[in-house]
Amino acid sequence: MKQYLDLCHRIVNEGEWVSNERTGKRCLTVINADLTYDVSKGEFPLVTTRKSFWKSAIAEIIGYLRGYDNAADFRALGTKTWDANANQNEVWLNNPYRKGEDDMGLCYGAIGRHFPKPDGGHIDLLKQIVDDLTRGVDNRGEILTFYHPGAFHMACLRPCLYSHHFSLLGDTLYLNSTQRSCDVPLGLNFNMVQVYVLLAIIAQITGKKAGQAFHKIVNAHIYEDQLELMRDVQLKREPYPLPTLKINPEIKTLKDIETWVTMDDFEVEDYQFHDPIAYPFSV
Ligand SMILES: Nc1nc(=O)c2c([nH]1)NC[C@@H]1CN(c3ccc(C(=O)N[C@@H](CCC(=O)O)C(=O)O)cc3)CN21
Ligand SMILES: O=c1ccn([C@H]2C[C@H](O)[C@@H](COP(=O)(O)O)O2)c(=O)[nH]1
Repeated sequence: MKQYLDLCHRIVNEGEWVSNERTGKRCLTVINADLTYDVSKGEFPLVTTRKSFWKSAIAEIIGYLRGYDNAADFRALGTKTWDANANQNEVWLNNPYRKGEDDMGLCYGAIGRHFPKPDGGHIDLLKQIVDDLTRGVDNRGEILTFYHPGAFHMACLRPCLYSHHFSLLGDTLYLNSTQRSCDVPLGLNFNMVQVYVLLAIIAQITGKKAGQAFHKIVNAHIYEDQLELMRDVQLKREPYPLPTLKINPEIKTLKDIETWVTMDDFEVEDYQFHDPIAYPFSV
């Protein structure tokens, strides 16, 4: 929580105003932030200075792992977070590749589970990584990437948290995740949870111990219409101790994640939080 609050303070105190063409808004921006979550110690990085909708965050990452490309599938799993990007952005609504209501196009898991090969066919990056880690192999390139510049014109948004690199030291699994662009009041609230859960759940299904997750953020920003709420409300509050996350130990394989896992397989214990804050969302 301290890392999150430090980043928020840094943006408020040292950020520079940058105008953004896609949203038409200005953002107070800093470049580069490195956050670490010690999954081995159960340091679940859930924001306590406002109510955080952690089930929504976990539903997003499970949807990415399943290769979802449709906001309706995300809703069925428990999150409405893709509704606006799939259905409200004028540029995407007029894109000839959009397959209709709720389509998100070729992004996130739709790329990572089905990465197009220049010589034809596709690669399931996640399955390869899970298979390698399960047999104790780290080939120094166990990278789940959602980033495919050749597909950007076929998607509603470019992936933000776009790369997850897994590493083994003995039987301990580590994760380095990289994020190119970060809406700190709204997105990061979710992205911290996602990086933690990704390491915890991949360690669980590959039979490894979870170590640390390292989360690199490049462009970290607060939109102009969020600044007052962050500076004068959220940053005035005292954080509570961190809660803990419990994942159903019956989740044992990638197939389990793909087939029967729901948000009921995740529980957060001892979560104390301040009142919710409804931050404006930019589509
Ligand atoms: N501008 C922007 N910021 C983002 O963080 C973001 C995008 N766009 N587009 C793609 C995804 C969608 N994400 C989202 C979308 C909505 C919320 C949101 O409205 N959160 C509320 C309520 C969540 C709920 O009730 O489930 C919150 O208070 O956290 C959060 C992340 C993260 N990403
Ligand atoms: O997981 C996510 C997804 C998106 N965001 C934020 C970061 C930006 O504010 C927007 C994306 O806009 P771009 O113009 O494509 O950078 O969404 C996030 O923080 N986390």
